[in-house]
Amino acid sequence: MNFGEFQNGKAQQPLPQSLATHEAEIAHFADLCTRTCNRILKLLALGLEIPPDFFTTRHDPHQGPTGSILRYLYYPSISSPSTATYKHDVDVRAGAHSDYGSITLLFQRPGQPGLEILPPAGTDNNNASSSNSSDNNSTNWAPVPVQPNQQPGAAEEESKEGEYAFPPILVNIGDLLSYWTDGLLKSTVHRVVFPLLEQRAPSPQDRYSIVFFCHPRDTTELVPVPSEVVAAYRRQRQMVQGGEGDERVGFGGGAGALQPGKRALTAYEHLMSRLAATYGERKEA
Ligand SMILES: O=C(O)CCC(=O)C(=O)O
Ligand SMILES: [Fe+2]
Repeated sequence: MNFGEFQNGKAQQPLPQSLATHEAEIAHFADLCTRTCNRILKLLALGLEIPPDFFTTRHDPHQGPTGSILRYLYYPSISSPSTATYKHDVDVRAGAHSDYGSITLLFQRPGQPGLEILPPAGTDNNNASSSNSSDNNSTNWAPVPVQPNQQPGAAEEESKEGEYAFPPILVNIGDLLSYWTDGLLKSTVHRVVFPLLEQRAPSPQDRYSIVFFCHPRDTTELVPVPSEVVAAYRRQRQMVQGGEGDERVGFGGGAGALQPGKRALTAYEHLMSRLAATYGERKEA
């Protein structure tokens, strides 16, 4: 279930009855997500040595529509009738992809693992799973623990003092921020699997997750981020590649590869190009 922006605590779409009674709570949660994203975007701006509000002013939903989306997800376990045709080594819950926006917040529940990331090529991945995930190729997928600090085998309720009862929020960089920063910040390729150990346990778990995809305002022009850190990265990349731009960077070559005289892509256009690349003519997604 996807929720677009809430306005004055109201969804701008019809909600099913079961959710309509919680509309105000969900709107409040979406607002907290927006604020959390803003704090992270400020920290990223500090790291890039640009004015701290460079990103947040461009994401402010009070100044115009953004592409931000709140998503509630449910994945049945392998013991559900809806997964009766499940084939290990073939089926995944969500295929490999990177998210489209600037940053993504992912909320997971204790005891419901399944997220895997594809570490950058050349990364030594000691956690790589070929045995406990449904890896159907030789790629080096790395499982992401829901609670990274938990001792292996410890029951979820037995969290040690000082640990939080709920898992931390997982933050992913999205394609748009990767494009905006010329690939210095990298969007993470990830997928969701049926983790073998957990799904073979006596009571395989369904997975529920909540995702908040944070996007800038639609009209934001993706001009190069005015950051010397990004500029130095771009120069270094160009040296390595002999001056050639790399179209794969942020899907389109990166904001800094803009040809003279051409206008910058807007956030809306970047999103539409990613949707078109994924779904072809089916742009309704
Ligand atoms: O459910 C998850 O853990 C991840 C979902 C996801 O990657 C997405 O909806 O883009
Ligand atoms: Fe995702």
